Amino acid sequence: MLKRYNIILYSTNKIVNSCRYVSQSMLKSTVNEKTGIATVIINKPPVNCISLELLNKINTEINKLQKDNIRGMILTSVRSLQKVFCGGLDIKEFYNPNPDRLAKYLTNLQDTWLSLYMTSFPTVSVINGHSLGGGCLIAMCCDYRVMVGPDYTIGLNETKLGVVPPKWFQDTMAAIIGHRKAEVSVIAGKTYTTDEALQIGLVDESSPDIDNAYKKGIQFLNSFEKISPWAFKMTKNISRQPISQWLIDNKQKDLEFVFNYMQTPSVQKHLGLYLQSLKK
Ligand SMILES: CCCCC/C=C\C/C=C\C/C=C/C(=O)SCCNC(=O)CCNC(=O)[C@H](O)C(C)(C)COP(=O)(O)OP(=O)(O)OC[C@H]1O[C@@H](n2cnc3c(N)ncnc32)[C@H](O)[C@@H]1OP(=O)(O)O
Repeated sequence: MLKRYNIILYSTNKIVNSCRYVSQSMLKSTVNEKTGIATVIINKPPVNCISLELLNKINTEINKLQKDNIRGMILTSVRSLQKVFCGGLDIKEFYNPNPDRLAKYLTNLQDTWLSLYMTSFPTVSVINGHSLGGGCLIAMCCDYRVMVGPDYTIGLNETKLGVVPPKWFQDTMAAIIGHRKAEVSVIAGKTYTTDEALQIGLVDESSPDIDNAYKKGIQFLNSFEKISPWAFKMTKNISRQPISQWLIDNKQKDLEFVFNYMQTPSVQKHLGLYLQSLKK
């Protein structure tokens, strides 16, 4: 029994052979050959908002890392942006959309969420700036969150734009902070400062600077050194499967709901006003 356990540990804990560096301009990914830890950096100025192209790159990279047998992943934003982790989904993808592109975008978002939420390796988001809407969602997909503070904000603010965060957005948050707090949060489109997010458990740790936040992220990943990757993967799968299975079973219905309401005149009007307010 013990021997079999060791074999599983060895075969799935194999460290990647070489340091891989992928720079796809919008997304930089490095794998440290000694530790087997990947650092994935979003790099899409000015605010790292998620376009269809960025979405594709994130999903492709997660799937590659999945095959690479890495030991863990840190997801963060390029430091030069200074105050933004991720400004959320690119609102321009929803405003006066091309229907074919909109359908592609929504489908890719579903797929990317499934990939990131269900990774078989541990993940940490080092939230080095504001993290709103879809930005909050990708941070919440990770197993652990360290947020730099005190001046940044995080939250699912979709209702403020006049749109509806799908069930799996809401479930992802409820799984972290509990149903009641998540409900109050999403219906009001609430955003939280770093301290508030720490207080309600939306993030696990805070840090006054990025280097320290990154160190905390690595410490979390190192805490799995003695955990069998197989046991990790199966346990996480059991924990997250009910939420992910809902989306797998309802992908088409979910897509049609958003695709249709997004193009209604009243939603388009709200989105236009919100975009305008950002430009001011
Ligand atoms: C079937 C599948 C269903 C999948 C679900 C799909 C749909 C469900 C419905 C909705 C989901 C929506 C999720 C979202 O993420 S919506 C977006 C939420 N994000 C925000 O509200 C953040 C908005 N941005 C800001 O608050 C600020 O920009 C900032 C991030 C705090 C940074 O502030 P800063 O002062 O540094 O920058 P600026 O405000 O000057 O912005 C610079 C520049 O960027 C433009 N911009 C900012 N955010 C976005 C964005 N999310 N999308 C597009 N463009 C954005 C801003 O307009 C400025 O543009 P300019 O042309 O003036 O330079």
